[in-house]
Amino acid sequence: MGSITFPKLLVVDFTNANLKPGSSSWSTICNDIRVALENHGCFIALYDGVSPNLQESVFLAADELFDLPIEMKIKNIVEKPYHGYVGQMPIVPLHEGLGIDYATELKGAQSFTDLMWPNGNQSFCETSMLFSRAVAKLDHMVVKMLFESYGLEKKDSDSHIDSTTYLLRYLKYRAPEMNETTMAFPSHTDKSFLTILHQNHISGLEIKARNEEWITVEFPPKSFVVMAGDACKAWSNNRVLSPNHKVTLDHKGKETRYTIALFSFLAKPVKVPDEFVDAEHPLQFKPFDHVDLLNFYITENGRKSQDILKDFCGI
Ligand SMILES: O=C(O)CCC(=O)C(=O)O
Ligand SMILES: [Fe+2]
Repeated sequence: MGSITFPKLLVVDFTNANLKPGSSSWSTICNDIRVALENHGCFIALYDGVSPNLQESVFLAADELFDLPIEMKIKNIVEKPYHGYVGQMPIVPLHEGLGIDYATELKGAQSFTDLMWPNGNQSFCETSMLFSRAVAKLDHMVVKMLFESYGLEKKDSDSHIDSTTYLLRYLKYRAPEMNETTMAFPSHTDKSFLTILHQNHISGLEIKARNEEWITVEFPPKSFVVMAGDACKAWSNNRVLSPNHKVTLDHKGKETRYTIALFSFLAKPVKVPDEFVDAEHPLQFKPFDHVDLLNFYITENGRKSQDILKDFCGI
């Protein structure tokens, strides 16, 4: 039927040429995606919108980027929290990351490239932008399906997509030494609306399901993990789960893990649609500006919070 349930996480096949709005496989997948996002907050997508060449290029681009001297990488300073350079942190010694804001737009990809390579690196700029655009198309499809599955109108998903901006993050995890922690990225929820992850051949992602069980995400080669962030949970009036997740590496592993992650953010207020509110489902969250959720997250109360949406915008 176009989608199969692997041991734990749903795998959705977006490569099916018959997957068109209105078809029976489309309606089945709309429903499957909603159930997966409500139960686990994520699913695995088989998607051929990123060509094998582009997949290869984006990991070569990652090599090139992380090989830059640290003095260059720390220039990736972005006003929005968690958008810029992260690394050299004693509590997460294996991890390093850089971010390109507005990555689907030429000016976003170009200004990041110019900052890292003052003498130019057109292939990096092009690869990052083309990869972001290709993955953003998958994001658009998931948004359309999720809205449709909840009975919302096409104009609502169109307006959501029109107001979405994308952050592309290149994430690196070096293999741990024998005496080092294997915790490569601590448990957290994403602050995005949706996150789409693409990894090289080294796994390590674990997701906490609603029943508190940690699920190791083994995704088929060349696939993508689609995950809901806190903004999606808020928008859905608490129907969708924004799962806790973390990255753990193996002492036996010797190779570097790369993840290329596309995070979506809303440029208009995040607001629960009226359709999600009734006597049985009272409104749980006030409307908010997406960037304010990020800004709250870096305050002392935000960091301490066990339930960030309740503390930030709960009713
Ligand atoms: O590397 C991964 O698989 C996950 C990265 C992640 O969770 C994040 O950057 O928010
Ligand atoms: Fe994350």
